[in-house]
Amino acid sequence: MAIASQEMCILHNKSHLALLQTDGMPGSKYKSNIPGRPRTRLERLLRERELRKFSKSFNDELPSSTQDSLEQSDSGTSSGVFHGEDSSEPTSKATASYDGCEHNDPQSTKLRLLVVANRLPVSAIRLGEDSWKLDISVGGLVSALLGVKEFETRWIGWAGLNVPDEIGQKSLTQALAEQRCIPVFLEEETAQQYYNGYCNNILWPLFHYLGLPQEDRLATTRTFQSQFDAYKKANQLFADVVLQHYEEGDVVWCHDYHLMFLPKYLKERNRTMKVGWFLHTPFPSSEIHRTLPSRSELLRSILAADLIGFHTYDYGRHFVSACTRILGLEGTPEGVEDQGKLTRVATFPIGIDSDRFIKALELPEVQYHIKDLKERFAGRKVMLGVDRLDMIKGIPQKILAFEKFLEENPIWRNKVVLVQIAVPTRTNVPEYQKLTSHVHEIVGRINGRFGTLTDVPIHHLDCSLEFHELCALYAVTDVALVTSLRDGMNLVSYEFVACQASKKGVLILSEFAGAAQSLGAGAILVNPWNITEVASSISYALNMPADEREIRHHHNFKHVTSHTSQEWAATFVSELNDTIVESKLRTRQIPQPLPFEVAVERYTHCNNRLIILGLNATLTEPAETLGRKDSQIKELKPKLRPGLHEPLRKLCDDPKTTVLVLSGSRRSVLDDNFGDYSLWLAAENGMFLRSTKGEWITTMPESITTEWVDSVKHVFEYFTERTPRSHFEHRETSLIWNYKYSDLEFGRLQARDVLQHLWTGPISNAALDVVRGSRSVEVRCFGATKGAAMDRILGEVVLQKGMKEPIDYVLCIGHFLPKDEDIYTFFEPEPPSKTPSSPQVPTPIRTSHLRRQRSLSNMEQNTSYSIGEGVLQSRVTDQEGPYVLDLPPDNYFSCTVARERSSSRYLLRSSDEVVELLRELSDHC
Ligand SMILES: O=P(O)(O)OC[C@H]1O[C@H](O[C@H]2O[C@H](CO)[C@@H](O)[C@H](O)[C@H]2O)[C@H](O)[C@@H](O)[C@@H]1O
Ligand SMILES: O=c1ccn([C@@H]2O[C@H](COP(=O)(O)OP(=O)(O)O)[C@@H](O)[C@H]2O)c(=O)[nH]1
Repeated sequence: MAIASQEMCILHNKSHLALLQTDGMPGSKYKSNIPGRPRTRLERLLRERELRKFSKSFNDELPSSTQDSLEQSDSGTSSGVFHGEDSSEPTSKATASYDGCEHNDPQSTKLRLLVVANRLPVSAIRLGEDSWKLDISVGGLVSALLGVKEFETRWIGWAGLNVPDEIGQKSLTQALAEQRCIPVFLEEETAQQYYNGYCNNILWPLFHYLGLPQEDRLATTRTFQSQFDAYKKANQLFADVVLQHYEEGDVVWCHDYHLMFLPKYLKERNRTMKVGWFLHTPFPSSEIHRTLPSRSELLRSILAADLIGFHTYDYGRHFVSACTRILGLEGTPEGVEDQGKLTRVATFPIGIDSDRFIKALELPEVQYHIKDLKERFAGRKVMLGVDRLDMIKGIPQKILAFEKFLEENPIWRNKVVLVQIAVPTRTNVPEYQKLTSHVHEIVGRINGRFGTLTDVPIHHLDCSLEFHELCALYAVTDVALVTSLRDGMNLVSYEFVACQASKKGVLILSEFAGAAQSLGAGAILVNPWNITEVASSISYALNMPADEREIRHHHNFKHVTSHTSQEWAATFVSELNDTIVESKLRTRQIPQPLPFEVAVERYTHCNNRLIILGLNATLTEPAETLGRKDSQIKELKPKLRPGLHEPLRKLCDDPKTTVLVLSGSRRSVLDDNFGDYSLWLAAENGMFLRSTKGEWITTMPESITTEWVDSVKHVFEYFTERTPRSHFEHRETSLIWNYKYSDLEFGRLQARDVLQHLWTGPISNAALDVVRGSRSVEVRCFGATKGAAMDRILGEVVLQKGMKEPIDYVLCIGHFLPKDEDIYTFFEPEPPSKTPSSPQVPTPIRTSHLRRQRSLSNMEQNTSYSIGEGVLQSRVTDQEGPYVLDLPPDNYFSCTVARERSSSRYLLRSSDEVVELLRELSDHC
């Protein structure tokens, strides 16, 4: 039996309109087919990117006076280190107070962004009691964030030196305020143990797969514990400063491994603060993270953030798997879920301000340096390495590979030079001191071996370069060599590409740098540990024909110029805002008791009411299991409350009321219990639907498959055998392992292992949802939730009943799993959209492609899910049909049964109360 569905209009509270679509994925009801309005998050992000591009090209056409401001900050003459139109304003416009807090420019409409990072973008050097010199700090994080122009940005960070006296602190605060920076002051010993100790001697090597230092290699006063304590203390001090400067509505963006406790400390003191955290380094495999003594505390603290960002998908995946394996939390495609609270985890690959580099090449001082370098290296190919002198950068490996290349290619010996800029960094950490000597030793040896009276093959500099010099060096380079053993991203590779528009040199790039995932198409990827491979790549790069260089450069140039730091920051902040709006919708609160009189009174005044009822623990009695054998437990059948029969029948027989029982149970269970009533049954979380007067039909989306069932069954069988009194149930669209009658402690332990098997085993890539109940683990097809099924169910009910009027009252009651609580939010008004191009449109929204459902009997005969004749049809989208819902907010009553936290509006304490409520309603039928 194929049922023809008409396209319908859903009038929702006459304002924000939930769109009913039939593709069955969570969140699909937020999609809209209003022209110009983005339908998905991805669509919206893409559109916002377009808008940014548009406004960028618009800005590019601005008069040059406005443009000039962009260049000023390169020479440190603008009012702040942050670029952009507002940084060109004179300092006096934003009144700087000595506490570093600039008061809001009343005309500024930009979002205030508090960037919190260990390092300020400027490093302070004390010249006198109250006078300071500020230099731009070196490092990828600083470079990237300096390119961010869209926000009213303040940077909070450690000044990088000890300032014990009040005069010093005041004057430095004042000097930094002019750069829109706010200092955090750390005492010498705290800084030493926090920055040199816990950050750079423990977390940094661990996150870069270099392992933990031996405890006995730390001095007695500097144990893991003392460094960890200092780390927490420093994070508290950062939190204090953030809170002093925070204004309602600010976005707080915490950066990097230095500040992993910050999200927790901030949220503890202000729950509504918008907090994002971004990691600039790799996040290692959970097997590495497991070795860290404070592994769990750190993970939990980061999870307090609303949004967590990583450079690459792999780092994000490692983080989620650390949370599932170490904390036993649930990893979802969206992030990490802990008792209904979702922390979003996503990938935001950083970029550079490519325009800044491209434009710099035109400047006379850069041209001057280019000319000078060309003369200096005339007749030789230039190879370049630019790195902080850090063990993760693989500098010794790079130099050894270069040595091997010279060894094997004598003809190149006087024709190539390797310029290695090794910027000193973390010089108080012993490992870094050792590395410096080691590198010097190898460079000396090779220069001694291959050098001549006038030339050496390696020009090694232990210092940083000024921006213009660096641009010039990038521009004259033939081959850039990035051999990081691990690197979060590596912006040097991006900067090199940006400066190579005319030369089109070759990039040799470590496959262990995050950048390999974005510049891999144009670069020669190498394993830096394989010296032979790197040496032959050098040879390949130096001999590469011009056309190949051109093609490779083109790929990378396109990427670098279209994925900028501005876009990176804007996407992160926009995503953070979205995450917060969405989480408000999803947040489970302690619901208030249902006001019976109001629910009943509203009911009596409405003409087309819908009552949705769950089954288990909503309409049933608790099962009596004492003394039963395991096999009998499996056979237990749900037993309806005795008092339910009469009120339910009255409600079902009322022509103004539609009753729907919506359950995860099989069809047969619903048939057995409700076959005699005149109502609607939705089995398996809404995948099957039936009016008791008709046959079952399926509302299952076409995309749903069941190949995974066998693998999951094996896992469940294995655990059922090993967990006394547990059992598993095989439904048509899901499998559930239940341990509610087992020993609770043991059941939970086993459940954690079940989850590990499911998340990491053979089905880990299947489109499935692993749903964790309080005493069960369920596996179902991705997106098969009650809320997601609701639009299809409503479509069928309205159509089959031939409803002439929209539904004006909804009562939805259930003891639903958190995953299924999307049924409650389904009927809530949609929040206002913030996309500028999508104004609020207070008009009815129509379902775009409401499908004709295939009858179950049909489907079973054909067994194929393909789109056959009479099975799927969609109507022309702009054709209007009848309204389905016209639901004033006060006529909507969503009630959880006996759950402490829920996204429902109200609470019914037990199924007794459900019966009582139904009785009261039925008295008004
Ligand atoms: O502040 P320092 O201790 O001197 O270190 C400098 C920065 O090093 C790290 O940079 C990382 O961030 C880059 C941008 O995302 C990325 O490209 C690179 O791969 C990373 O190593 C560190 O994460 C920063 O916090 C430091 O400021
Ligand atoms: O003499 C120098 C050498 C490097 N850099 C900058 O330092 C950053 C290095 O970032 P990357 O992501 O490559 O590595 P990180 O040092 O952050 O680990 C790049 O933006 C370089 O332009 C600099 O300003 N001066």
